[in-house]
Amino acid sequence: MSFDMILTETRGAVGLITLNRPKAMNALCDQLYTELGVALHAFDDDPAIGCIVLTGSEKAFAAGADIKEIQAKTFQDVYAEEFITKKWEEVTKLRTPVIAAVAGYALGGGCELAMMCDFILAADTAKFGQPEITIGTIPGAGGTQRLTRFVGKSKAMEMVLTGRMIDAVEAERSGLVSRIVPAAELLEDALRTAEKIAAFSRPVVYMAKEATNRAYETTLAEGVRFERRLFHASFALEDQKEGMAAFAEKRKPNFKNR
Ligand SMILES: CC(C)=CC(=O)SCCNC(=O)CCNC(=O)[C@H](O)C(C)(C)COP(=O)(O)OP(=O)(O)OC[C@H]1O[C@@H](n2cnc3c(N)ncnc32)[C@H](O)[C@@H]1OP(=O)(O)O
Repeated sequence: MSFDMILTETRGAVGLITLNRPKAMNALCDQLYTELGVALHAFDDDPAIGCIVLTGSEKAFAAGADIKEIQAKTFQDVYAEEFITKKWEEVTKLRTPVIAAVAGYALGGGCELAMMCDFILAADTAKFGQPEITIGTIPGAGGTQRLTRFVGKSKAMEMVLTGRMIDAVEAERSGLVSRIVPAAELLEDALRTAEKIAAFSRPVVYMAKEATNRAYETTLAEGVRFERRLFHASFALEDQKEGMAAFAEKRKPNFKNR
């Protein structure tokens, strides 16, 4: 498969997608999003792939929606084509975990894309923000909702109302990112983390992801019940028997993904 605005490669059991529109700070134009959706689903459908890393450049993970592409759109255009939701949320539909490895700017739709991934590893150069208010609009790819769930109402509200960017330290402190790593080590760290996940039992990883995501979508009681059912289901897997036997026998497990 060949793409113009993204690069894809496999590293063992990890699928790596690099946003590659350097002259426009990886602004998320329609073509880029279309290509990204195809690449994400191709990796998700590939049984050899156990985790995906999504990254950008040193300067920008992504500086948001392509302002020049969308500036002339009318209300009728964006309403009729259900602009944003239709293509932008593909990353949330995958079973395979997706790690966002963010260096430089993750602004507007770029911040929203990172938040749609399963977790965010940030370089010490990362900057996150929802600056849509400064260009006369509001976040449209989930920013007001996901950012609020990550960092709480007060900080999210301040960021959305002022467009203020936060650096990696503030992002980690407020729970937006899982860890900060030196920029030069970001990709290797993300790939190592992805390889670790990809080495676990695939169906158990899917269950863990599905159960954790449920925390965002339901009540505590419902979420706990859902988790319990998946936990029970894991006991039907050969990999659960193998994992626990390996622990008892003091050896490494040999997961078969079944
Ligand atoms: C999803 C929804 C609903 C909305 C959105 O995402 S709206 C977009 C939100 N994002 C922004 O408002 C950020 C816009 N970009 C910037 O503020 C700055 O570019 C910067 C802070 C990221 C970087 O500033 P810097 O001075 O280092 O670089 P520039 O000269 O400004 O940019 C280089 C080059 O990239 C083009 N660029 C940057 N961002 C975008 C964008 N979002 N859309 C389209 N093009 C973008 C910028 O115009 C410039 O191109 P030229 O050299 O051709 O002018």
